[in-house]
Amino acid sequence: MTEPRDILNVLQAWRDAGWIRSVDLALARFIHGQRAGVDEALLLAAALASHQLGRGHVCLDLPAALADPGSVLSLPPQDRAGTTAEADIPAPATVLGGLDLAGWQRALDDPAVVGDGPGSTPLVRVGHRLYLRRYWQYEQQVIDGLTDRLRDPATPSPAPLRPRIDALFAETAGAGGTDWQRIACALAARGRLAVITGGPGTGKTTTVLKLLVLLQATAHAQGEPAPRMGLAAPTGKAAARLDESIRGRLEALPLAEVSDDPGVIQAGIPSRVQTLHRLLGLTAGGGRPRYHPDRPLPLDVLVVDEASMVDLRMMAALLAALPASARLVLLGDRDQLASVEAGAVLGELCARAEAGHYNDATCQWLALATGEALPAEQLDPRGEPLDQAVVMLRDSHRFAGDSDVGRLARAINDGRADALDGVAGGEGGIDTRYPETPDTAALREPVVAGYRTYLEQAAAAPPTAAERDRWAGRVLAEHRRFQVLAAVRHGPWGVLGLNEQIEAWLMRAGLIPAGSVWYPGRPVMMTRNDYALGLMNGDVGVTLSVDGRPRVAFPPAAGGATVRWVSPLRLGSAETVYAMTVHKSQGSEFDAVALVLPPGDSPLLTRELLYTGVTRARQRVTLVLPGGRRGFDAAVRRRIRRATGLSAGLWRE
Ligand SMILES: Nc1ncnc2c1ncn2[C@@H]1O[C@H](COP(=O)(O)OP(=O)(O)OP(=O)(O)O)[C@@H](O)[C@H]1O
Repeated sequence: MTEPRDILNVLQAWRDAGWIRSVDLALARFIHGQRAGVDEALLLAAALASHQLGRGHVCLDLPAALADPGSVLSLPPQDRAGTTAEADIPAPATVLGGLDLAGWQRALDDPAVVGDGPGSTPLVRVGHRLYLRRYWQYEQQVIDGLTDRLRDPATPSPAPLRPRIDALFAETAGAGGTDWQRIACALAARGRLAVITGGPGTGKTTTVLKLLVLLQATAHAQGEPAPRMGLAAPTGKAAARLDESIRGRLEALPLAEVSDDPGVIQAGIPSRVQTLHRLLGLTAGGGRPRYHPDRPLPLDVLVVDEASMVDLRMMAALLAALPASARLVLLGDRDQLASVEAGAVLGELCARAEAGHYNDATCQWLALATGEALPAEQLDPRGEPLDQAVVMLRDSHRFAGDSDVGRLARAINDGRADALDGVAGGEGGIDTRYPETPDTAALREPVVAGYRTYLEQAAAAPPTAAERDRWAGRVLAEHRRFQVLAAVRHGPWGVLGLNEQIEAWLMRAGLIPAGSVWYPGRPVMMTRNDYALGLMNGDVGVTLSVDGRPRVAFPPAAGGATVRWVSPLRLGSAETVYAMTVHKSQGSEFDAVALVLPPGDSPLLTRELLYTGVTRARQRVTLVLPGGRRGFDAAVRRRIRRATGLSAGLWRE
């Protein structure tokens, strides 16, 4: 590499091959245009740093790029790598092979382009990490916002909490073992930041409802104003699910035992869950949100569910909009796939959750507030401030201990290569199939059986218009019982190929008509936010025939009760969704799923992807592993590592 022009040609070739994006090349060109004589290793680093954002990383990790050059580009799947067209493109290993870490860092030593902190350079380097300035700023905002919340002078007295915690958790008292829900509830009442992680059905919603009651009741008893509370989730689907999950649950709590005025307590707890977009007033065009540091959210407590889907930029906007005095409670499953956009905030906050690391002060406070003694292995006199705010719920109340879905999810999480052994017999909740081609009975049978009932219901229109909403509600509920999930989008085993294949099977089975696009039963998913229609990317509806015309029925919005009917003519961006990617399925659950992997191994197959796919099912999983278990076994061992500096900013160690 000698001339900047050469590297621009290489980047152009990579762009043409789809290995980097146009925007990545444009950044390198922009810097080249602004700065005469700029080092070409800097241009390469700039394009790669930009490219990492599209792949979920917040920055470019320079040593990681040198150690595995192919890992920083979007190379095609291995089976396409050797084609003639691509043989002419300079290989990443060749281009980066001429660099060593010290030399690359020297090339980045250009103060007009690369800063090391606040300033106006397009890039920022912190140690081995190279950022686009905007993302360095988001990361700093998140680190500062969280650190500030952990610096908490006024730990509340545990005494007023204790009797209320006892009343709220009376049902589970003496159940044996540590009651982590009780501990989570108390710790979240202690500081301005709490992070509660747990797998499906471990009681995150239960715990947080009790927390909200505890906070309202304690404030009321002490003659303080009722705390203003908000509930939010990153997507419309996740918000609607939490909405549904909390409905009716508050009434079941012993409100009269925690307050002499249960009506006031109940009135103080929000009954609606909002999307984060709506809560913050984010605009489609990316302008300044409605709420920001100069106009903070009117809230004292904010609970964010499905926080694993919150990306770095959203978290920065959220922390900026939340008043410093407000309590933030993040709920989620740290083992799920991280956000599609850059960042893995929840995962990093929960990196040490398993081992607790609770210090003496926390232990003593918890003993007074809950009567619980923490297990010895969870104690650490050197525990850090963030550790004291994180709790992991460990017992699933959804899956019985011996449920196959629960066992398989745990085995995947533990990275056990033998995860499928002993659960894949088909007797319990897990059925494994190894088809050679997609068009086989092994795949067709469970899929047609899974979709049959809702399609039959969709085809049978109701006798009267008055019945229409209830009928649509039934079809939508039935439709949500089963879903085909795919690991990838392209190819015969990806979402696009499977959707075609499944439509053909359903036609042959007489469940859907041939020759019509908007036929009754066609399930569609929004592929973009449509603010005018109030439909968000990922929302799923089912086409039904209303007075002879197709209408798509979407489930009620969060907080709403009625089915939303939309004419297909108004749906600009929606696609058929017999098969859905695992990524898109986050925040949803089904009784049963068929999880389809592509044949062989692929870097896209990761532990997080398998765990997320399997845990979408409440009862049954059909694993479709074309050609055998190799890809599955390799995926169990492959973890997603996202380059970020959040941990470095949050943990001392
Ligand atoms: N300590 C407990 N003892 C018995 N049942 C419980 C307990 N905690 C929660 N449950 C029940 O387990 C189920 C799942 O609880 P909950 O919805 O609170 O979990 P979650 O972690 O929020 O689940 P999700 O994965 O849906 O987000 C609910 O039916 C709830 O009533």
